[in-house]
Amino acid sequence: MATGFPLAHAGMRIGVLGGSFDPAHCGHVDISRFAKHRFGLDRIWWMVSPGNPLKSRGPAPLQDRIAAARRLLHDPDIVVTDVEARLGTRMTADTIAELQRSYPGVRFVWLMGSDNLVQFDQWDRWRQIAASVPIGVLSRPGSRVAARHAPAAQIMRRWRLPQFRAGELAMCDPPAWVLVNLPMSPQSSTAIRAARNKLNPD
Ligand SMILES: Nc1ncnc2c1ncn2[C@@H]1O[C@H](COP(=O)(O)OP(=O)(O)OP(=O)(O)O)[C@@H](O)[C@H]1O
Ligand SMILES: O=C(O)c1ccc[n+]([C@@H]2O[C@H](COP(=O)([O-])O)[C@@H](O)[C@H]2O)c1
Repeated sequence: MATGFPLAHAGMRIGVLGGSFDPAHCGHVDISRFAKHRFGLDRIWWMVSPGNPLKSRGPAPLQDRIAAARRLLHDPDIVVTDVEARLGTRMTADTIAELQRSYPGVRFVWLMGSDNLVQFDQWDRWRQIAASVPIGVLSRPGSRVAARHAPAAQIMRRWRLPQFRAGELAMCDPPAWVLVNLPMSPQSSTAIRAARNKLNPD
């Protein structure tokens, strides 16, 4: 594995939380810890994306977002990585395929907040993503109910695991997904950016 790629060996279960992390916040930490425990994962990778393909506004520079995320974290099981930029992929379907090719034998689980499940059917090749990796969805204020009724959730409903089987997710062959409830965190990067802009209008 080339320098700069996070280490992982065959058999490891790795939860990948892709995001803009603009900036990272305690909500990311909370859902990562919860996901690690609940889905029986060895590590969580915060995969800081060069940019969300569905968002028109570009985020802060990648290295600044990575540095801020590392400053926030004090947990050796959560790894901040720019692996998506290193792989040169932008769309999650390509990123997952490249990760699985680059790390044979590693069991990846895609993690996302319930807000992302609501619009998951708009992602590029979302059915391919669902067919290639188990998905753990973490409830988020304002989208938990909508997520349950989202188009992608409806289409994938027969592959949904009940919450009590969440611990099996990483070992399930995809498609497999679960929506788990957790003590919800209202934190969001949008709110943090808005507060900063108020303090520093220039
Ligand atoms: N408070 C939260 N509860 C549950 N999931 C969250 C929470 N904050 C972020 N996530 C999830 O973490 C992933 C990365 O989130 P992201 O970096 O976009 O932060 P964000 O707070 O959603 O940012 P923004 O407000 O700019 O959309 C996404 O899957 C998102 O749904
Ligand atoms: O591949 C897509 O079409 C796609 C569309 C929207 C979001 N994503 C990914 O979802 C993750 C969360 O995005 P964001 O902007 O909510 O932080 C991040 O890894 C994005 O690259 C991916």
